[in-house]
Amino acid sequence: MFVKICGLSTTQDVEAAVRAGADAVGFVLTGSPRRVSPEQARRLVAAVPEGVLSVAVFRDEPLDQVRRDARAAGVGAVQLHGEHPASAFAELRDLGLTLVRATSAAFAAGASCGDFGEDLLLLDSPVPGSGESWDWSALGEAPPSGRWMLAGGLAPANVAEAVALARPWGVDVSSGVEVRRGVKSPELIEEFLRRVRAAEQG
Ligand SMILES: O=C(O)c1ccccc1N[C@@H]1O[C@H](COP(=O)(O)O)[C@@H](O)[C@H]1O
Repeated sequence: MFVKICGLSTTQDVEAAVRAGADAVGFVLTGSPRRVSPEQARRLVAAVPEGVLSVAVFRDEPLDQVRRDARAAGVGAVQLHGEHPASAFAELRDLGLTLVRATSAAFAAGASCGDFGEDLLLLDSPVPGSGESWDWSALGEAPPSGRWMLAGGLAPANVAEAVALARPWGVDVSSGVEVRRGVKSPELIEEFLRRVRAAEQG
């Protein structure tokens, strides 16, 4: 299972996520207590080893800003929250980055990765980064197809249940591995990865 740890703001956060075995790390470049500047993100990206995907998270920014900030940060992927039509993904394609479409699970019915030309689909709670969970079992009967990640209120204590109910390709967490908003815990990151890997076995 693909695991993304999001909202990292220090080199220690990045090292903890990588050490725990994360497949991707996320940097929030939009309004949030976890926000980092493109320059800060670039310094964090420098600590990300090859093979781990670095993701810049945006919400509703104009595409020219997304383009500029993603390039300045030097990330490998762009995650777009908000109301973006399929043309937005086509327009960003020449960046040569992995494109992640983040949408509220409320709009997930019948969704499929690639519908908007994205490389990865992310199903989140209505308020991204809030730590609020939603009814993952609603996806059980007809989960999206393809490479899709589950997010929204995941934490070490509930990720195994969420994976069993929704059967995602990957999971994404921010609030659930923090000691307080915006402050990551290396121990919780490690525990989250441990629970995911155990759920994969069982
Ligand atoms: O983390 C934020 O503050 C944020 C702000 C704006 C858009 C997305 C944001 N984070 C994304 O939210 C989910 C994780 O949420 P949770 O805290 O685990 O419930 C993840 O996709 C982040 O990239």
